[in-house]
Amino acid sequence: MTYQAGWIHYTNVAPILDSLTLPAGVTAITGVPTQMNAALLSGEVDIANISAVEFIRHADVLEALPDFSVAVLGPVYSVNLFHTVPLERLRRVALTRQSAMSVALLEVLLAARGLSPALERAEGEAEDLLASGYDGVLRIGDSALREWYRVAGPLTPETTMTMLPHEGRGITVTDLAEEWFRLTGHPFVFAVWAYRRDNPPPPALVQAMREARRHGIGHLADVAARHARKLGLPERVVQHYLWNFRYHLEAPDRLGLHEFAAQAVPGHAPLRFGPQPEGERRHVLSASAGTLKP
Ligand SMILES: C=C(O[C@@H]1C=C(C(=O)O)C=C[C@H]1O)C(=O)O
Repeated sequence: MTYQAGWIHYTNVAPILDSLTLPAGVTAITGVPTQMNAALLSGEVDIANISAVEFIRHADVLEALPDFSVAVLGPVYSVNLFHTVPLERLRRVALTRQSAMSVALLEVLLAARGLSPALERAEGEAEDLLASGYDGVLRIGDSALREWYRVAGPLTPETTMTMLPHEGRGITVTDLAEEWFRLTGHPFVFAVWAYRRDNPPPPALVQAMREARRHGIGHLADVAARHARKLGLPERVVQHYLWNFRYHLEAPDRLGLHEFAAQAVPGHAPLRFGPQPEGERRHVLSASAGTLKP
């Protein structure tokens, strides 16, 4: 019997997945978040980096690796609401079919402001949808990062990513993770690596993932350069984008995850994590030292 992994392969997981060598007996497929969420719950795959909200909703059957996350403290750059009117005046928002997490987060953020625009599923480029009757468009992943840069860029030698504006081309970009940070002061966890509790991953797979992550974070400038070419974005943009992620589900990330769980899925079952590995944390903070280009 092979153990089947299902990877959401956006650029933000490249520091973990790009150099991952699957051990014998493990195979992997890839897909967008909503596909992988469903594949894990149906049993088509055995482990996946799923939307954290699906992990929370199905906490009665799922468990997550204790030290893997796709999280940020502050802006994420790739989970964006593009809008042409102030948030308070939003009437119709187009959601992406790819994402469960960003939709749940948007609902929490709108509720916190007492807002309730119509939310509809619609695919396409943000700018095209904004020109066709929507006043807000929610996008995630690589296309959202590219569309963000089209609105907020270009980056010049004098500016850094955090200095770029939140508007351009008549469009405002609200970064949902940044809004979450303003609201709670916590990191936001987008994804965790989850499996059904009665079917944990083979230790060799988890070990290989930890080694791949150590290698990826240790060679972040190379990972960024490769993906910058693929995305058609400047290297500095992709390097900052990747450097900004928190991949180790540390204590602050768990606080953020629990806060989000309480707000988005009241009454959820307790969240469960596998045992924390011995010795792993020593490598976390030093991993990217000296590897970034200024
Ligand atoms: C930050 C992101 O995280 C992803 C967003 C997800 C979602 O919206 O459901 C799921 C997995 C994450 O890796 C992104 O892709 O932009």
